[in-house]
Amino acid sequence: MSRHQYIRNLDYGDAVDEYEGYSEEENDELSPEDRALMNQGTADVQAALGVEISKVTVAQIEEALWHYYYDVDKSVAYLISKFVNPRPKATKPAVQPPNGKSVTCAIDTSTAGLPLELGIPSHWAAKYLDLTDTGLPALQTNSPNSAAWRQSIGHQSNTRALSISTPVSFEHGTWISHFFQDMPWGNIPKHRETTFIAPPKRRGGLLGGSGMPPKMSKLQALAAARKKKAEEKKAIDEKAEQTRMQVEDLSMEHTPAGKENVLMAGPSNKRLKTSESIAQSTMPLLGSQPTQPEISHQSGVMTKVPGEGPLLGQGLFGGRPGSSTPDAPGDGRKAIMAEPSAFAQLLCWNPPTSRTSNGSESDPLYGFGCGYGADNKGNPPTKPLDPTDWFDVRKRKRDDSGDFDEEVILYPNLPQSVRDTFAQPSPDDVVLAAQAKAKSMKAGPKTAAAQPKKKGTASTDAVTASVDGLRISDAPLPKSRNLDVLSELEKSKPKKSASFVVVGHVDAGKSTMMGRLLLDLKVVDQRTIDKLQKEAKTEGKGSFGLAWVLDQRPEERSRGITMDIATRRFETEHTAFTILDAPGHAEYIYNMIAGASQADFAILVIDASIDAFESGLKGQTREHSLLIRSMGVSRIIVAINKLDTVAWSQERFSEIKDQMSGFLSTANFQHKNMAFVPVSGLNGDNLVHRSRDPAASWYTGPTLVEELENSEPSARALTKPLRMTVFEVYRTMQSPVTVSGRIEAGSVQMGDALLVQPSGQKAYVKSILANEAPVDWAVAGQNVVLHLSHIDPIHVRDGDIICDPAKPVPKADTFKMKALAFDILMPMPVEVHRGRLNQAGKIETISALLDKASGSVVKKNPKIVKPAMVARIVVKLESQVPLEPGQRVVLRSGGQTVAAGLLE
Ligand SMILES: Nc1nc2c(ncn2[C@@H]2O[C@H](COP(=O)(O)OP(=O)(O)OP(=O)(O)O)[C@@H](O)[C@H]2O)c(=O)[nH]1
Repeated sequence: MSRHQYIRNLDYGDAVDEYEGYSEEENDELSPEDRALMNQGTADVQAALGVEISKVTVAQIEEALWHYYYDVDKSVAYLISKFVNPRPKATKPAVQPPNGKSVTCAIDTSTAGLPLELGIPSHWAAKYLDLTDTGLPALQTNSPNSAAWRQSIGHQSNTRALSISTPVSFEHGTWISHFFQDMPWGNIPKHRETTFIAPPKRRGGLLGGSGMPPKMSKLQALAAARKKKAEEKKAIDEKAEQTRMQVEDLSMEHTPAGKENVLMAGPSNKRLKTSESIAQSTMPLLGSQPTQPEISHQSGVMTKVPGEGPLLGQGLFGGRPGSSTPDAPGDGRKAIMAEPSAFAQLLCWNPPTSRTSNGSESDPLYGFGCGYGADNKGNPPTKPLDPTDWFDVRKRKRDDSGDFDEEVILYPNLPQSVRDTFAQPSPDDVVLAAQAKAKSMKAGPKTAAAQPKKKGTASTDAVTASVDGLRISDAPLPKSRNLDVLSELEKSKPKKSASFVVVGHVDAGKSTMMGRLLLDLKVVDQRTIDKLQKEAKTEGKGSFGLAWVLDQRPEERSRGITMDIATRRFETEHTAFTILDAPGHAEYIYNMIAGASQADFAILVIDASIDAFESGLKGQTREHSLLIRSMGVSRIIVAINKLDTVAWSQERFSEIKDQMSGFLSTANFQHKNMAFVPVSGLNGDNLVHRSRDPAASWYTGPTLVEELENSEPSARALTKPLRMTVFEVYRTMQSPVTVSGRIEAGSVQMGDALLVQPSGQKAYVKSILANEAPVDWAVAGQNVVLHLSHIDPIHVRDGDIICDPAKPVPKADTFKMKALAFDILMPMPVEVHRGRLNQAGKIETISALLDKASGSVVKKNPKIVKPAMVARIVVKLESQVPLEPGQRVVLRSGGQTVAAGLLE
């Protein structure tokens, strides 16, 4: 068996035994077993290479063997393609028949031999190459024999045409499909092959939520308004700066003497200095002066050309380019000008102190006078403006002491539409005023009165106060009843609650079984099932009607698979159960991990039909079992399903039971924590009611529900600080931030302050739902829905941890863990899964190999960790996440689970 196959087929128990006592060697990184395999492999490769051995060094052979886990054929194929007959880079393959066609290849057996030349393992060559008419001896299926075969035919130049009589894919001299045929995961039926689907939108949670995007909060609206304002201001500043540059280009300092270099600045015809306000210099750009002379720009000199049109003729602030006035100069040319926008008119307005046409100073209070003395039609004023040119807006404002002040703002006599626009308080003003009001109310009249009134800074202070008092919600904090939750729990003696995850290979019948269970327990009525079955039939998925009780998404229904965890509740006499139906498809394993992280125990569903159990054992039956165990689930009920398809064969049941109990005990499940129930999920046999099928009469043990009742939920960490992993965030009528999840430790009650990590934002518990009913408090082990207040939805995401603000879960981007390796581990990129949280990271260092039983260090700083070994590793994440010792994480790489374990 190759090292690769050996690792894949590794039995955990054996592996641990085998690797125990692994000694540390000073100068050789290989273990004695590896060294022996390496020496044997090197000799085999050298024999296989024959005369070509001179082209390859021992180091290269060893490297190839190490890389290919001592697979001699693969190593030889690699060495030939790399060093003996390196393929010219851009050459196209000589033969590229499509899959499924016979092909004839000319093979030169004089050098490397047939299987090597083809780059395929000899056992495949032996199986699929038709050598009958070639006169060549038959090929054997192992590598030494393939070398012997080459020797037996001699290294003569002997080019032959060979017929390959099996469907193959032949590309670049490498066989693709059959090369991987012994690997079950390569053997996915066409209709089950992975297709990309968009990341699923979260369902509305346990209570159902809306798929609509959440409404903007006040804070978001305020932030958006501010951002918009800042962008507008930036655009204006940029334009003003551009203009200033243009004006500076036209510097008068370089003006040759004798030329009249004038920039007309309003009716005063006063020469402007470039140092004067930008607004002044840009004034003509507003197109408000029909008689403005055009400036010609010659050799950096700006000159007035009498009788010409306005300077640029285009309003800086929204004037329409190219529009001309009817009263343009009568020289036959049209003055190009535009009407100023409302904003420009307002911006360039001089307050009363400078509203005469003689160009007096602007009022510093308002700060944006720009010499504008024109009327709103763009004509320059020729006389002092009339008081009717102005109107005032009076605003009542609270000052620092809480008294009302009246602020009078004068606006120029702009068109009514402009006046209307600016006469109303802006949305920002409304929000700021409300916040200021809330703050002053909270501070109380005494505090407000105690504040000294600072004249002249009132408006600034008001804004500062408003910003200081910025809150997500002006609503009062939820009231806490300050209950002693543990004694309340003691008093109430609630029904036992437990969650179980339903796992197993794809199509094992998990969802169907849970649909049937809910029907038989009367949680779902027959009419609903009939309706679902009818719908399923219409969509050509007739057998999935029961599964659709849990698989509710359109993609799940159209593909006939579960994609995300589906939760449903039911109660038996003693226990309130939460079902976590996990996807079986390898593509959605991260959702299965999230489900398993919430479970007290598991139902492992196995398809008993012919071949299905066997392929499941190589697939998700195996992976899910290992995962749930590493995630702390110790009780497992194995539902051997679809026994109706094997006529309720007791033999088949026993065969599967024996194999599974062996495997599960190597995966560290104790026999007392395993149960096996023969069922038919489709027909409901032995789920809630005992099977009535006479063929199933041999089984007299408990039904699935009875086994569930017999399962003790894991111990609850009631006295520890609150920890709840957010399973889903959604919006409800009660709160825009509603979270569902399982309380892992501690307790929570209405009115409690909480901390959300990693955002570090505080929130308050407005109300709680447990088992779909409103409650005042909840404790570890319960699946709950919390309606939060005083927090913005942007600060809460799936996978976050809600904790006690006094004892928060720390954040970190590096952690040390004790990992059980499922595959070879080395410093490499990994995905870290903790509950709903997925985070990219890498194994940074492997500090030590540990003894599986005692946890003591067996070897320091190993280069790799082999499957089934336990090691202490350091993982670095891309960003900080809430992490603390005792949490269980799963590491995945390249679509495979490579390790799982506990944070230290
Ligand atoms: N004959 C028979 N068919 C069953 C039984 N249970 C499930 N099936 C069929 O098996 C197919 C797959 O069932 P599902 O319930 O979707 O399987 P699943 O394990 O939930 O699938 P994933 O969640 O996608 O992994 C459906 O066609 C079911 O009708 C059973 O007890 N007997």
